[in-house]
Amino acid sequence: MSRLEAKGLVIEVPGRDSGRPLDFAIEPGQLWGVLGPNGVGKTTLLHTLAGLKAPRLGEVLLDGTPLPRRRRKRLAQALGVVFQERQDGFPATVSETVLIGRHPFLSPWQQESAEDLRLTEAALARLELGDLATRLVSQLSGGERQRVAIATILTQAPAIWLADEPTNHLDLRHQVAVMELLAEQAGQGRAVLLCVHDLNLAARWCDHLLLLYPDGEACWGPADAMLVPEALERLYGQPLVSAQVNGSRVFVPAN
Ligand SMILES: Nc1ncnc2c1ncn2[C@@H]1O[C@H](COP(=O)(O)OP(=O)(O)OP(=O)(O)O)[C@@H](O)[C@H]1O
Repeated sequence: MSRLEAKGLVIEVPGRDSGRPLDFAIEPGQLWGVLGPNGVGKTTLLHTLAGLKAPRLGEVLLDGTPLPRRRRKRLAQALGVVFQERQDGFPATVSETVLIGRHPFLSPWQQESAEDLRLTEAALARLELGDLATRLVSQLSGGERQRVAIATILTQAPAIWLADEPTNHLDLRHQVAVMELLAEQAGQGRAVLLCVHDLNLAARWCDHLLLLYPDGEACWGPADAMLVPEALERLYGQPLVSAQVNGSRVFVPAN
């Protein structure tokens, strides 16, 4: 299993002069949530951690080695990214798309193996996509497409998951199912980071939180220490009421 580390990391957000350098590591078995208002840089951070965007300062290390010094194939195998925005460049069915998760493990022109197909079948079943397997992705609903994206990463089975608002478009039952899936991945020793707007999902499932403020300030640490109502109110500029429900902290807008 692998660890992903941000070292003196300042992300490149247009128009922002500076920011607190980020120094944290997502260890195997941990589930991190990134919280912050719209436009604060959550997606930018996720893309920077994935090596898709250069940082302004500092570096990202995979198992102690800076991402630019890692082979692209190794990164493609180790890092699984659930993107917030997706484009259907080519017409492809649900099962063809989910099978793409195995491509980092294939040589050019190599045929997918029976094991690759088995992993795809299992991911389709896990995300309740079996009945949609032969449908074109371009013809699916928003929530169905979101589940296809997650199934693709499940098929990839990376050591590190980077998921940008993975519960977007999902109904309540599927939100819970996806958070359970991510917690299960962490429970199996993978490192998981997700950007999330729903404080209550974060409070229930994340063991670590990273709070990004619009002025470039940031704080991070174990979830219990981060779920301070005053800090969250300042984060969102929104008064909150918090309560304890079934052992979990719940937050609702105060007005
Ligand atoms: N290609 C781009 N060119 C210029 N500015 C950009 C570009 N991409 C993002 N930005 C800006 O960078 C800032 C951070 O964007 P980012 O998408 O990382 O925010 P976010 O926290 O993920 O927001 P949201 O919660 O709305 O998804 C925003 O102000 C955004 O407008």
